[in-house]
Amino acid sequence: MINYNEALEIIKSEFQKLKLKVEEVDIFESYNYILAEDVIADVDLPPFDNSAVDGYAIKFSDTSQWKIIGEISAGNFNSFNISDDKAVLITTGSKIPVGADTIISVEDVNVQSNTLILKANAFIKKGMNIRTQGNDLKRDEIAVRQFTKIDSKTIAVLASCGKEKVKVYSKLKSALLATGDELIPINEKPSEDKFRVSNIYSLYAAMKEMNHTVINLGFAKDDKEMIRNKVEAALEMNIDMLITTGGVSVGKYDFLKEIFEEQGVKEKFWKVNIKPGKPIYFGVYEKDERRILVFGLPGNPVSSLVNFYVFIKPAIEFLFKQNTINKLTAILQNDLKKKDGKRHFSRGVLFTENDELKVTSEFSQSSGNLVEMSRANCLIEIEEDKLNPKKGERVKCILI
Ligand SMILES: Nc1nc2c(c(=O)[nH]1)N[C@H]1C(S)=C(S)[C@@H](COP(=O)(O)OP(=O)(O)OC[C@H]3O[C@@H](n4cnc5c(N)ncnc54)[C@H](O)[C@@H]3O)O[C@H]1N2
Ligand code: MOO
Repeated sequence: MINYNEALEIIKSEFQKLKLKVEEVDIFESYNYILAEDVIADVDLPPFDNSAVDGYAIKFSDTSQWKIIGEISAGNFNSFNISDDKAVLITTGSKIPVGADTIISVEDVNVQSNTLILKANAFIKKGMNIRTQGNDLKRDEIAVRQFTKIDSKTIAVLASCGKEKVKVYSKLKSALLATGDELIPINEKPSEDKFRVSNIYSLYAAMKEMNHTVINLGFAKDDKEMIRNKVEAALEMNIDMLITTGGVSVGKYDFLKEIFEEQGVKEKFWKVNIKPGKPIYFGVYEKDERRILVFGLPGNPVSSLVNFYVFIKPAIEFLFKQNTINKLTAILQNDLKKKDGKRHFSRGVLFTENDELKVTSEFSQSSGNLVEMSRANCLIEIEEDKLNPKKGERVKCILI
């Protein structure tokens, strides 16, 4: 059985072979996409020297009194030639008139009829309160780099560069299939041996969290023929990933691995030395120009979602060159049991106390306990050779 790091490397190297598609979207729709081009500034930012405050534009000198000769408000420029004893009222964002080199803030002056008088305790300095042209970025420089995830900060820069249409990488598309005789739709009440099909929802949401598209193939009974038909149809689709959940362990009705093989999926690995999520299967299906990454995730609700967080999510981030900081260390608040040589991803709750990051994990670590998983905000990653971490030790936490 391979270790976590080897498995992740295999997955990443297969993700890297996916052909990324590019599309153009309206800037309003670009939020959360990954930029597929360097966006170049078509103007200086800011485009002209302008005032940083509401105040008076003057030419710096020894004087402390000026005659107010007019006003300029933002977007309504009036041409003035400012000399030593003249001042112009100016509002924040207004273009600076010729001759002016300093803006005095309204709080620092008194106005008596048309005369501006510097307050006794006011301090002024040549050049103050002016935002110079191109000070943020010069025209023809890169404003937003390719592979930037577009968020509220970057979208403002795109807008300032006049990018109404933005080239972005198309969303990855995955199909999702659950298997199991025990599964029922969520609008039914479970009878004595049934479970509501919750994994479809968790994995669907997990892909959406990554801004990707999911085709929900629903769920199939543990009937080999039925599952085969679903998998066959999925492999005909124009998708990047097929994600199944359930039926991938060693049980009598765990057919997925066999079906993948029969359908021509090339196995890259099956089972990883981790807990939870050990039975994960990963393979690649190639036909014509199509390349589908096939994940057979275990059925246990916690295991399938943990697999997503520790394999699929980091691989997608790697593919789109995202430098996501989602690992931190925290002080463990309780002893943890770990007697084996697997890498564990235990559910934990991170919190701060006295400015220190702490993590507690005082709840069941059963792979079936979804509610406990839902209350966790991190996975405590305990490496293969580490045994029984103790209260007070620093542990690595992955934010989820
Ligand atoms: N003899 C062994 N038995 C098991 C092993 C093993 O190594 N030897 N591995 C265990 C581990 S670890 C896991 S994880 C599970 C995974 O098994 P499967 O992937 O075959 O999953 P199922 O048996 O189909 O289901 C397991 C469990 O999860 C529930 N489930 C399944 N699908 C869903 C769904 N869509 N929504 C909600 N719940 C789901 C299912 O009812 C079962 O309770 O195998 C261990 N066994
Ligand atoms: O991984 Mo299983 O995922 O230990 O329950």
